[in-house]
Amino acid sequence: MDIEALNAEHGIDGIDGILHFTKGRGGLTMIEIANAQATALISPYAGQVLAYRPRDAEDDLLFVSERAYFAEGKAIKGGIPICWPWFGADPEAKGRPAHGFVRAWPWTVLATEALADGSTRVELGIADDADTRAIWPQYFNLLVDIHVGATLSVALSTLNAGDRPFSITQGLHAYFKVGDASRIRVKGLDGRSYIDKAVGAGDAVIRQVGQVAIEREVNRIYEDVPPLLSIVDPTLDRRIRIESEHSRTAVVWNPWVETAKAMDDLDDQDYRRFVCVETVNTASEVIEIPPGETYRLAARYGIEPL
Ligand SMILES: O=P(O)(O)OC[C@H]1O[C@H](O)[C@H](O)[C@@H](O)[C@@H]1O
Repeated sequence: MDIEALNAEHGIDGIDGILHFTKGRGGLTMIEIANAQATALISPYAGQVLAYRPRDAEDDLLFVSERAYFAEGKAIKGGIPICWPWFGADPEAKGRPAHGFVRAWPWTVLATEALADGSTRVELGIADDADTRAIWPQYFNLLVDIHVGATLSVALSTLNAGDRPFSITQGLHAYFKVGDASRIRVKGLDGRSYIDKAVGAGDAVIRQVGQVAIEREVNRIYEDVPPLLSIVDPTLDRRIRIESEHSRTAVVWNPWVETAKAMDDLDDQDYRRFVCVETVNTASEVIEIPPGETYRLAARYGIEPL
């Protein structure tokens, strides 16, 4: 659908808020939202939230790399990419992309809505077809429900539309903007075990003591995590709250100097500008979905002053 048709069918222009489709970077279609509570930018290519800022916040919640690719077939580095139907490397080692394929895939706009409380909802989806089944041979209906209000919510629902069970791993790979990664702390993980995926760490299993600090490459899968994590950022003078549903694993990732340099879609200094705290189902948390059933992974993000 072209921009005009999308605006005619799904645009919102009312006292309760504005939602417009525009052509953004790389010619990709974008959804711009402005309501009384917040502004947001969403890419229906990738099903990805790229920006979110509550009206009373000075800075955006999310980081997007200045060097991110905005091109079909490429993942956009930043915002909240959706990793599905596998998180991390191809589980069958068939050379398929890391973190699945839907973060570089066109999603269909299914619905938009201005809600009575002044917030705005967008629903995007992908249903299996011959192209998806060539990559992953399952029948499914994948929906992402994005809610832009005083907080931002993202809920990813997977319906098994086939007649056999299938298994997935998945994640909401949020890149949070921070003032200086070396000064932040991630709270809520004290006492939890993590698998250390950093270069040279050999997947060692380690127990977290206290808050997580970023002083070198951090690439960890935490197990048995509680439903509330937070990022304390003394530079931007704020706390980011991450409330999750149906997720007991979380990834904390910061590439630090060398890994950032090796990534073409990151600036050398970007490791200071973000931290990923990802709401996931991975490692021990492989999700089996019986035929006809739906699994919902969700996160709610908020910003509070310190
Ligand atoms: O560069 P990407 O494919 O977007 O992945 C970025 C990063 O995501 C995750 O958090 C992984 O734990 C990292 O190992 C990976 O490098």
